[in-house]
Amino acid sequence: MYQSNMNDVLKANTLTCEKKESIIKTARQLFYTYGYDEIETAIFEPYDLYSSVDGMILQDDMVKVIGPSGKVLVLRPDVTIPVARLVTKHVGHNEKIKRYFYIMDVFRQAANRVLAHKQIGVELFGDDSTESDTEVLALAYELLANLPVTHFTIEVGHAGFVQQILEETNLPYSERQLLKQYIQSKNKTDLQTFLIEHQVSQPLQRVILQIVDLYGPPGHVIERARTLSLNKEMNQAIDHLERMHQLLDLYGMTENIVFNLGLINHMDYYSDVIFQGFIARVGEPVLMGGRYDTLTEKIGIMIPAVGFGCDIQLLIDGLKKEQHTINRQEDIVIYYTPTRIREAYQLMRQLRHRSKRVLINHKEINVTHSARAIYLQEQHITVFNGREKRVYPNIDSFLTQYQL
Ligand SMILES: N[C@@H](Cc1c[nH]c[nH+]1)C(=O)O
Repeated sequence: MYQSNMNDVLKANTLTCEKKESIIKTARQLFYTYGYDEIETAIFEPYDLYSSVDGMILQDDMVKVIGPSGKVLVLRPDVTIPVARLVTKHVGHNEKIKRYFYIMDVFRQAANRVLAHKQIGVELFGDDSTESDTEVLALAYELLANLPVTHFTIEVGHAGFVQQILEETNLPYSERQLLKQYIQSKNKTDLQTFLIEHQVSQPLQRVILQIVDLYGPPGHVIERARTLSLNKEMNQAIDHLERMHQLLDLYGMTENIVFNLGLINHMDYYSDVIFQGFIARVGEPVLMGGRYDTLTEKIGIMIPAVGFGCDIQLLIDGLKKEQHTINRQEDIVIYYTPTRIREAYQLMRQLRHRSKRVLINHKEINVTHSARAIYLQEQHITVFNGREKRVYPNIDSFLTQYQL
């Protein structure tokens, strides 16, 4: 019993690794076709990078360590910030667009546990156009579409739209953060109590309560949002989203898109469009992203930037059950009588060079244990494939005649 449980644990572990690899392979291939290059940053980073800028990552969430010179370091708590820092340090204002992707671990701590999440993501620097926003959103869309998940949705919102409303309330920063949480959770009762308690004006209360319902098919949401818009900036945000939707149509990617103007990302650095990706069977966003033009200014020089990050473990959790058998080859097991040991090793090397999974069995000759086996006997070789059995005079004839 214990033995079989152990086996299940080991099998599940291997399977997770295979799924991770397969997701990474899909992502790499996709990012390549969009013209993105891979980038990597250090695991240990100066604590100051994160503590010096307001509203980035909560100090308590970061995993801190003391470096050799006594300096406080953190384990990379986010990827966007260090990638943006690297890029802003090495490019000028007027350089051409830079496109990067990454596969990196992110470390956070919560409830006295250190959590490491592998993230795949992209960042596009040096272009503030709607076309760039749409390119990154399309990439996120195609990534989810290329994975074996039953269903996915991408919710698109606008940080600037929500920000404008928050500013209209004139509440202090900490209260605005709270208000954001209420909008995000879409709990109208709590939201209303909060607005009344904080003496937000009646007309503004009405707008905020309706924002929560600005969710659904893009055309419909845009139409309703226009009736709620309070100023020029909010109108521009709506125009921007409308144009993105038109461009997404050119990509052929509108089907799984939902607009959600009450959408709020957990990172505070977004300035314009934001989005979150959801897949069936996973109760939280697997992907988050958006435009963060003001962040680059805080940590280097002002370069417009947009990107997204995707949590690989969450993706794995949502992969279809039938995906459990990832295209894995059956092992080929080579058996040999002692006099043919040299040829057995030679054959093993030849097959591995042809990318076959090959094991060599030195212990016992029991071909019935393997679905695919090659037995090097004194006078000939016998090849077993399931129920099929064929005999060849030598290795060369086998290699030329047999379709492996
Ligand atoms: N770094 C963000 C995702 C992101 C990448 N680029 C822009 N946003 C996160 O962890 O949620």
